[in-house]
Amino acid sequence: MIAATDVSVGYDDTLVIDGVGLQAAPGEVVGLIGPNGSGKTTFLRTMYAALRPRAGLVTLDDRPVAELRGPDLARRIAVVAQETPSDLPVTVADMVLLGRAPHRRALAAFTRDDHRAVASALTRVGARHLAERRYATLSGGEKQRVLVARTLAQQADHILLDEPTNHLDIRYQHELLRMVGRLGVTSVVVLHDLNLAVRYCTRLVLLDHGRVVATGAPEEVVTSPVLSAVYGIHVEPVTVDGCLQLVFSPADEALAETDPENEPVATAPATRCR
Ligand SMILES: Nc1ncnc2c1ncn2[C@@H]1O[C@H](COP(=O)(O)OP(=O)(O)OP(=O)(O)O)[C@@H](O)[C@H]1O
Repeated sequence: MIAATDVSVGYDDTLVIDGVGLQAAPGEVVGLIGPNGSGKTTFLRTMYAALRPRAGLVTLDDRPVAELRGPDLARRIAVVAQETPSDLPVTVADMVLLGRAPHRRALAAFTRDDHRAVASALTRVGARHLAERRYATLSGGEKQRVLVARTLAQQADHILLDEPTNHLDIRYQHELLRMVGRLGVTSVVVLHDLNLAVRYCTRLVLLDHGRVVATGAPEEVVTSPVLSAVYGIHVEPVTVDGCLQLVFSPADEALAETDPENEPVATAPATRCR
C-alpha cells in the first residue's frame, strides 16, 4: 500500500500541492486526474520521492518512502515518467535491461533470467520485434511501450505512471491500461482521458489548483456538476454495454467569456454535430 497524507509541495515560493491525500491499497489502480497545471505530475513525483514535500508524508507499507534509497526503492516502486528525450546509443533490449538493475548485485553481469524477463516484458507490450532497434530511433508510441516494458522487467509491486497513454494509438491505450489492471500490483496513474480513467481505474482522485476536489469510485467523481466546475465543459455520462462513458460538449459561453477573440468562423462549421 502506498499512501500520501496531507502532502504539500511547492517550487520556490509557490505552493503547488496543498494538503493532498491519496491511498492505493494492494492491487488497486488509482487514477489521478485534473486539468493542466493542477499538480498531478508534481504530486506523483512526490509519491516516488523525486520531490520532497514541504509538509505531510508519503509511506510505503507504513514506512516513509524518503527512507528508501536506490535499489531498495526501485525494487518497490517502478515509474513510467513523462517521456524524457534520450539520444543514448542503446538498443531497446538494453533500455529494458536497465529495469533489472535493482535485482542484480553490484557489478554482477546480467543473468539468463534477466534476459528472459526483458523478452517477456517486450512481448507483453507488443514490442519484441523492436528489441535490437536503437531506442532513439523509435516513434513516440514505440518508446512509450518500451518504457512500460522496462517497468514490467523491474517487477516492483507498485507502479506509478504519468500519462502512460500519451503517444499510444487507441488499441494500445486500452491494452496498456488493461494490462496494468491485470498485473495485480498497486498502481497510481495520471490520465487526461477521463473515459480511460473511468474504465480502468478502481478509484479516482480529482485535483484542481493543487487540491483534491473529489475522490471515490469513478462514477462518484466524474459527475456533470463536478466536471463542469473543474474543466468548464459540459459532460453527459451515458452507459454503453454496461460501461460508463462521458460525452463532452464545449461550454461556448465559458470560452467566450475567457477569450473575447474566440469568435466562431462564419464560413466553417464549428462542429459536425447538429
Ligand atoms: N520545476 C518547476 N518549477 C516551477 N514550477 C513548476 C515546476 N514544475 C511544475 N511547475 C508548476 O507547478 C504547477 C503544477 O504543474 P504540474 O506539472 O504538476 O501539473 P500537471 O497537473 O501535471 O499539468 P499537466 O496536465 O499540464 O501535465 C504548474 O503551475 C507548473 O507550471
